[in-house]
Amino acid sequence: MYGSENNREDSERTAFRRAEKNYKLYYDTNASKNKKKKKPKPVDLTEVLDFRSILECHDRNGELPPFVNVIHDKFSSPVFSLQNRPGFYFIPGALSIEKQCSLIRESLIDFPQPPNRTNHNAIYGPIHNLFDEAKEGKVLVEEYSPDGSPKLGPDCDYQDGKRWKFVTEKEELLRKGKSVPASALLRKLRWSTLGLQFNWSRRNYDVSLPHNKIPEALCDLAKELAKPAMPAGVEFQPEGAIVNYFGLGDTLGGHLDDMEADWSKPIVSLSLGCKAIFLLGGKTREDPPLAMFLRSGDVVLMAGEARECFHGVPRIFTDEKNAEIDHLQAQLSHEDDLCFLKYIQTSRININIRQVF
Ligand SMILES: O=C(O)CCC(=O)C(=O)O
Ligand SMILES: [Fe+2]
Repeated sequence: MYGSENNREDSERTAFRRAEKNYKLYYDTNASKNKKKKKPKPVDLTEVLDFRSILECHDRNGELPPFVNVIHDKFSSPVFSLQNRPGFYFIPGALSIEKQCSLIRESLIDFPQPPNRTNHNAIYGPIHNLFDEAKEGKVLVEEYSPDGSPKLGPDCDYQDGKRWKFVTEKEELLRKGKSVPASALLRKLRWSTLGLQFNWSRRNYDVSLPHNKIPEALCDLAKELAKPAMPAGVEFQPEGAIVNYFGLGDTLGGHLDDMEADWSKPIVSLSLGCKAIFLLGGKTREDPPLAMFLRSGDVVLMAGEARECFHGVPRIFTDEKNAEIDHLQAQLSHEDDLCFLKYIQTSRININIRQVF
């Protein structure tokens, strides 16, 4: 989606592409012919930078790796930076467990609601209440407008005489035509956009699209978290955000986020759910990237020169040992939260917040 696969032959030769392939999920095809038992190929994680261990080391006054600096000013918890990547900041465990849970709930219930757009818009138009409809086992079906009229007015969602709507499984059995279970759509939810809406095909912000402001609590959180990367006295102005949803095997190819006007302003990036590997490269794909773990609650800031660095997510871990979401399991164990727990046990959510102008 970021054009990472555009020039396949070329990209296979770059250091960034090689690192992506190194960490990507592959299955051991030899191990078993039985698909249900397919096993992920083992991957060597010894080179992956672990800011949680660095934080623990810092807390006991240990010696940090020589290329890692810690900055304390302007912020309550330790903020780490990297010597050779000015403008990159890592704040391990910056989000409380309660905050992580409320952001997970919002990312599933509120953030994908129209007028916010999602990857499903292009095919199905705006979809309301996807998470609840999936919970209730509903099915999205295509229906034709009664009189075949192409569009019945601004409040009506018929397009070319058709629209999609949710029905129960029983109702679906009585119908002909295309249908898709809400649960399948939830699993295939890959992104939603908040605030100013990003147009993926034109790769710009389409200010003419209807949009709501970024929710106030998320705005305040981003302003606070952005402080280590902002000049004194200047406040970060969140105007747009992309929410990425990752399931097992999903990746985000190496890319630059270059559609915002002022690169001195940070992108504030929040990680929720299963642990991932993040690759931070250099200004070209030839520069070998640094791999690091991103856990639920970690926050990354990319400002200034770091905004010119290729980055991506080649891997998420959904197995119990590597996902590292025990704290979420405990916090989301109430009956009302089990649906969120079930989703996040095999998923990762990333919210990245931007000042556009
Ligand atoms: O998922 C992440 O941690 C990174 C997301 C990202 O780079 C983006 O959406 O531009
Ligand atoms: Fe990005």
